[in-house]
Amino acid sequence: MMPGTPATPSTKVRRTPCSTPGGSKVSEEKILVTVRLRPLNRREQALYDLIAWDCLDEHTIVFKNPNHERPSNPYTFDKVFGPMCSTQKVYEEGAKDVALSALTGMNATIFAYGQTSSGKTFTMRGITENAVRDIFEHIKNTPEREFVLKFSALEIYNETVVDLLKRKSGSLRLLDDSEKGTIVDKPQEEIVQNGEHLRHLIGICEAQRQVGETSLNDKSSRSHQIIRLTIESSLRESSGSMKAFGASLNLVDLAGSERASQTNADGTRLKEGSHINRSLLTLTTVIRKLSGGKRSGHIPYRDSKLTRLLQSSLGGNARTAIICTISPALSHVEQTRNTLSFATSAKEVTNSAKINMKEVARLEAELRSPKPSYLRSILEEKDLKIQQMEREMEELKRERDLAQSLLESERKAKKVQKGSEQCGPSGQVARCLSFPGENEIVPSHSRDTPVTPRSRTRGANRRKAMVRRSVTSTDPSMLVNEIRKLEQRQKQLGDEANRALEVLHKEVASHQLGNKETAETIAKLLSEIKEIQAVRSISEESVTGDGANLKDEISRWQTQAEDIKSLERKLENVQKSIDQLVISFSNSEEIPECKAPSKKKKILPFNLSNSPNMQHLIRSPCSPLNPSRRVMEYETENKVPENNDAMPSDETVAGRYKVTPPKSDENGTRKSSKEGSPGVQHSNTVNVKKMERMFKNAAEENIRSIKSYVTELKERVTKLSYQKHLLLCQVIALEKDQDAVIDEMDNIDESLPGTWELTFEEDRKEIIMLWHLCHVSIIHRTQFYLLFKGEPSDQIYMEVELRRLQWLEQHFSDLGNASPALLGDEPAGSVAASIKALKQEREYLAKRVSSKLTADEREILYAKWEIPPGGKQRRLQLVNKLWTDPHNMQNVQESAEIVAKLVGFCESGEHISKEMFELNFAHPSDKKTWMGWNLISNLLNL
Ligand SMILES: Nc1ncnc2c1ncn2[C@@H]1O[C@H](COP(=O)(O)OP(=O)(O)OP(=O)(O)O)[C@@H](O)[C@H]1O
Repeated sequence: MMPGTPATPSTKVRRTPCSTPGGSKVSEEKILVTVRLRPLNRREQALYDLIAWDCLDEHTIVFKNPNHERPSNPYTFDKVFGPMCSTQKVYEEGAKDVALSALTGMNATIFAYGQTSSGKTFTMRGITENAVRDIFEHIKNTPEREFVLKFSALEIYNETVVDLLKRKSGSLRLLDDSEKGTIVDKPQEEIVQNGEHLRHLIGICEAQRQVGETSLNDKSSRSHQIIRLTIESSLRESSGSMKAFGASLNLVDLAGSERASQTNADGTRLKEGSHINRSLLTLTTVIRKLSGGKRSGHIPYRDSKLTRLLQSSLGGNARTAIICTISPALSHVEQTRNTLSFATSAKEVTNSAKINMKEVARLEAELRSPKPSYLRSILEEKDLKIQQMEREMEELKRERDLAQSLLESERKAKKVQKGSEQCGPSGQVARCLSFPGENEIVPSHSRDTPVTPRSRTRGANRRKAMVRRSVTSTDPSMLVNEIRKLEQRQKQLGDEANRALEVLHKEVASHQLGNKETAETIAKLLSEIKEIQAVRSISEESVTGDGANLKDEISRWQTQAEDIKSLERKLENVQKSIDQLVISFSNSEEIPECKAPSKKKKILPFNLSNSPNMQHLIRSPCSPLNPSRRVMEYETENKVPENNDAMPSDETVAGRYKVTPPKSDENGTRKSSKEGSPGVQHSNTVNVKKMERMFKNAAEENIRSIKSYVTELKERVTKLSYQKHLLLCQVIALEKDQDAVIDEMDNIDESLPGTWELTFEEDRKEIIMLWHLCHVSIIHRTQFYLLFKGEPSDQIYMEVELRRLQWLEQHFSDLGNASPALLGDEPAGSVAASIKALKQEREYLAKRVSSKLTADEREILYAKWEIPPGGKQRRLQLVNKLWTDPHNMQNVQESAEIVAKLVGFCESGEHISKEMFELNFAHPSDKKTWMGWNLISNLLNL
């Protein structure tokens, strides 16, 4: 309702009755709507915000028109709770009756609605605590019934439903149930044992909830929270009447409506804010439409998850109470009006709650009902059809919206794609490469931790340090080293190839295997090996450069790209040659056997194990003589002709085949080598043929191995050059980054003072603000301010002061958050005590104005501080103006100077030493008695 709107008429439909838990059976009733006005908070006080609202009576609130032109129209609700009203009272009069309906089988929902920081969480905490207490009280006092309580809790964050008891289960789906409406797909449900257990579960949910800092609220709820208690109750003994019923109590703490401009939201907060606002807008639309009565057409429950989940509570089968929380501050007047307008609509919404009987009881009741059940079922069927059609229409609408948004995002994606295509492939390569130091540069809080002004500066300093570190840690020389390692590897591979081919050459040449063609091939291979070595030696030369200059390194790599290609070509040739060699070996199998004897002697020393290169080959990781190869070789060695006659008599050969046991003749008689020599002569042709075949097989096998080895080598060279390419991209990207970072650092270094000076200024500002918020003694402030001016040794004192103040502020704010039930009298008193002590201190200082300042000095100060001449208590007026504007550094400086004069310590700190500021990191609460900040003035004996 806007100003000028007439006060809400009292409704014709009965409002929620205030009776025993659950009251009697309710058919139709309006939503119970109350408004809670909180006191001005510290932020608002610090900004000298004005109170803009007046509670005229228990039902009426009115805007205090500051211009007093004409009185504003009052707003009327079921109840209006003023700033001094306790949460207990809000519960008793604005929620209890509805909440306890769940104990008698009626669904109930209590929710808090209002602007961010208006007190929703504060209020709902107290309501929940009170409701839990009353529910268990009722259960205790109703022994004839048996109750089962189930607890579940959900959070709607950025339009995703999350289980607060099982956050890891991800987002939960919403399903349509023909009887129950929208239901959540299997949330975790806990059977509640007792009040303590329930409080424990609520505590878990609070801890799990998405909370963040905005400029209006340090602990702003960024999600809607729904705590659901399902209460089933049945009679322990059948009494013939209604036996069992079940209902749910929903306790809903909505996220606050907010203005991005007011909360200074950006990034995550802005995104959250827009989701919050969108769902609250749907809630407002639903309420507005429902308040228009039954003819207001389609109700857009399905437009947000919040309204889908609350559907039965909004115009459906539930009793509902809404507590609208508002800030009294003039600066929030527009938001408050929106809330009151929502509340005005909400009180026109009619719900039709009924007792939810469980199956047995429902059948019994039906039997007694005068309405024939077939008529009822026809009606129900019709209702269902209507509902189904409605759902289908909404589904279609949703699909249309979805299609539209898909179209939109596709359009956007196309645009982005166009953009990225223009960047070119090399840009993409550079982007997808990850640098070890890259992530460090992003401060971790930038993703989700709220950023306070202090953490922002600290973050900036840290960032600067990290930038420095990243420049040195991801030093290009590291990459150059990597490149060097790759070069080394490449060199090794070349060596291995070389060795393998040399071995082959020796074996083949020494045994004169193959024909002329083979010899040519081998010669060709050797010349290729030389060429490979030539390429390598070029690389070696360049590798030996000192490499300190990255740019030279890069250009070297660019010229070497050709060398690598050439190396690949060479290897290709080697492979071809080996192919030919294999072919020629197969042809040589057809060599006439008669030629063999003349070559026999020379063939025999076919001796891989004796090769000087053997050890290298074996050591090499991709040597043809890898373990499997060795098995093959062993097998070949043991393929000695079965006929013992074929055994060579040569010593070396005998030694070489020593693994082969001496064979027996046909009669099984062992023969010595001597004895066997005639046999050798005898079967010479056959043996030589066999031997020759054996050696050919072995050589062929050997060549095949080398061939596959060379193939592997080729693959590795390809991989290496790819890696080099990637490295090159990294180096180039890093070079660019480094240049940019160095520029940035140059700018930082030129324009900003050193880290400590920067931190000192920030810390000092924060300390001044905290002094103000915590009503700290102004003598203490003066002394601290004048003593600590940013020397390096001040750092520890600043840190201690800051910690103490932060603790104190948190302590005061916790007191503010505690529910009245927990508060008692004491804690609220300690804020009041600080304010009182500060007042006394100002009065004390005012008394010293005449004795410590000359008449002239006083007059100058009165004029400067705008104390009207001839006014009452000018001295007190002056002192009351000191240390009142934490944002204005001039005010701070001048206040400190005046107080210093009044208490008689001068700026140089001659009379006091820094050591009197205890370096104690313990929180003040850890000490037995917390004396407050007046302790300092006590120490000064003032
Ligand atoms: N009635 C009240 N009396 C005293 N302090 C209050 C009252 N209501 C709220 N506060 C204080 O105001 C601050 C903000 O309250 P709260 O977090 O409950 O707001 P909110 O509406 O839930 O905000 P958001 O929507 O951002 O979550 C808290 O520090 C709280 O202690």
